[in-house]
Amino acid sequence: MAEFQEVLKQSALHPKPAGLCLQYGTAGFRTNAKQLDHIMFRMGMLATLRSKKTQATIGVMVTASHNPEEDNGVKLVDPMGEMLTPAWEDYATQLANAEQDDLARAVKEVIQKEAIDMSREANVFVGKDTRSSSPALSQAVIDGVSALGGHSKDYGLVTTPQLHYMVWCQNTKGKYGEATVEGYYRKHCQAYVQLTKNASNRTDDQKHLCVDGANGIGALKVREMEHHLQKGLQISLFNDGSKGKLNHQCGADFVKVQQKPPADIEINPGERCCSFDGDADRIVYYYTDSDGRFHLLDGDKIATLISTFLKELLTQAGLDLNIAVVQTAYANGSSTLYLENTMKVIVKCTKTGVKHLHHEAQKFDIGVYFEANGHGTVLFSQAAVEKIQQLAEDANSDDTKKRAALLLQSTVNVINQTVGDAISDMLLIEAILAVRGMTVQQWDAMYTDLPNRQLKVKVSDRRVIDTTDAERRAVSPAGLQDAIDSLVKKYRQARSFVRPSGTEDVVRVYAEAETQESADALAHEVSLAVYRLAGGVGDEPKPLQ
Ligand SMILES: CC(=O)N[C@H]1[C@@H](OP(=O)(O)O)O[C@H](CO)[C@@H](O)[C@@H]1O
Ligand SMILES: [Mg+2]
Repeated sequence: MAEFQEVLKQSALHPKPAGLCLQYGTAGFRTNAKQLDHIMFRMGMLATLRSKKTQATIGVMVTASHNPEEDNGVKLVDPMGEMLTPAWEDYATQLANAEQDDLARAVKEVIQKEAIDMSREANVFVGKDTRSSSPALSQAVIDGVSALGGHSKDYGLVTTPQLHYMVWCQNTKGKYGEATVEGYYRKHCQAYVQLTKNASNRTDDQKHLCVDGANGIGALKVREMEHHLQKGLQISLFNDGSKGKLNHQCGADFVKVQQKPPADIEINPGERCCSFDGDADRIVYYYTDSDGRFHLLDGDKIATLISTFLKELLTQAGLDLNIAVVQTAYANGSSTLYLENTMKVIVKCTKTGVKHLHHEAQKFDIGVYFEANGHGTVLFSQAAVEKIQQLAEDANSDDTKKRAALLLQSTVNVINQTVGDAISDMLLIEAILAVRGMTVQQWDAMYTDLPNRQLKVKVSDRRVIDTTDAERRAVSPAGLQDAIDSLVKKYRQARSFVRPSGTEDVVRVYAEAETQESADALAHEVSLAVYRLAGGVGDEPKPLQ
């Protein structure tokens, strides 16, 4: 076949280092940028195959999110703007690891297994983050697309959620918006202006928000978007990439894991701040109080704020729609209790990784999903959107119902439903605080987080750890779960679990307990158990200072 001549010719320009083996992880491939050229080329080919198979546009995003600047990675976006279906992750791994002379066979195998008609057209949207390695790597993706005769459209510098949005808009023929960056700003900002228009007595102070752009793409895009907000939000942008290094001592992951504000940012006590991660698909909020104490409002607090707001509007609108919050094992125990017992909201727990949360959230009329690290969004079913629209247009509904329906309608429009989106989440959160006349302190006071600690342990092969029950219990290696259980018993309100990371070569340890000292001690003791029972390498974990 002629196209395989082209594959062989082109792929020789993007050779795979012999013996290198990489896995499609929690969110695609991710490693040092120097090892990724062939992966990008091959993912360009895979996206082309996926496009031919689904007869829809597919997205390829070049980014390594919150990881260091030296790293890079690639995420594939499926037709409705969601993550690549897990069924194709295996093909991704197979293509990525095929040795150079076996590549044409590996491609043919996917074509045969999926019965792909190669005469079909293929369209691939490509985007990249601000890493210095991204231009060359995204060119490799584009080369991979053309090697199999596909068409690519290069969106250049965009956030990951913007690329997801473009794919969704394209495949739904503009029903939800225009597949352009300007269209994205217009839709989300108009919805924000709609939501906040009756909260117009807000002072400039109340409208003020400090944004840490992680020295990445999110900073550029906030700048680009700002004028669409019609002064409805006053943003002070920090870590805008003009001097600092991407994700270094800043960004959502740093703030969440270190439980402190980014370095080099001056925050006044009480001031509302948020941090994006390196590809702007995560957001966390925080402030410091007058005693200098740091308060983090993470994905769990965000999910609580949003679901409470939506529940209240549904009640006012008299709409009978079910609403659920989807979390992972990393959700703070206090948030789960508050949502279930006080808010009476359905709460579900899934494995780590947005694809799992997204899938679960789709089962409800309204599914609010957030990872504790701030990655999340809200999904509205088609039926929910229609009911909201009917009510908003119903001439006979009373003022309260109508107001609630209109607010719900704007909420649907402000949210990027394809995937977690720092920018659109920020607009929704800011709008909710404005509509409710709520301060960040009042939001924080909804419930008090249990002190917690996350640690990493290096082991020789993290696959020896196998988990069950949405990753909350370890089934192997033998004795590890028993060890964790007896350590947890020593502390009050304690919980701990371990799981192999899907993005880094480490085992993650999580612990929470009544006090920070207990959470720290428990996390350390569990780390030691992992080190001893799961083949730890290097020095034994040391107690936290
Ligand atoms: C504890 C934690 O934050 N884990 C993150 C991290 O996955 P790991 O499999 O834990 O490495 O990266 C994922 C992709 O960004 C994200 O979905 C997930 O929540
Ligand atoms: Mg990210």
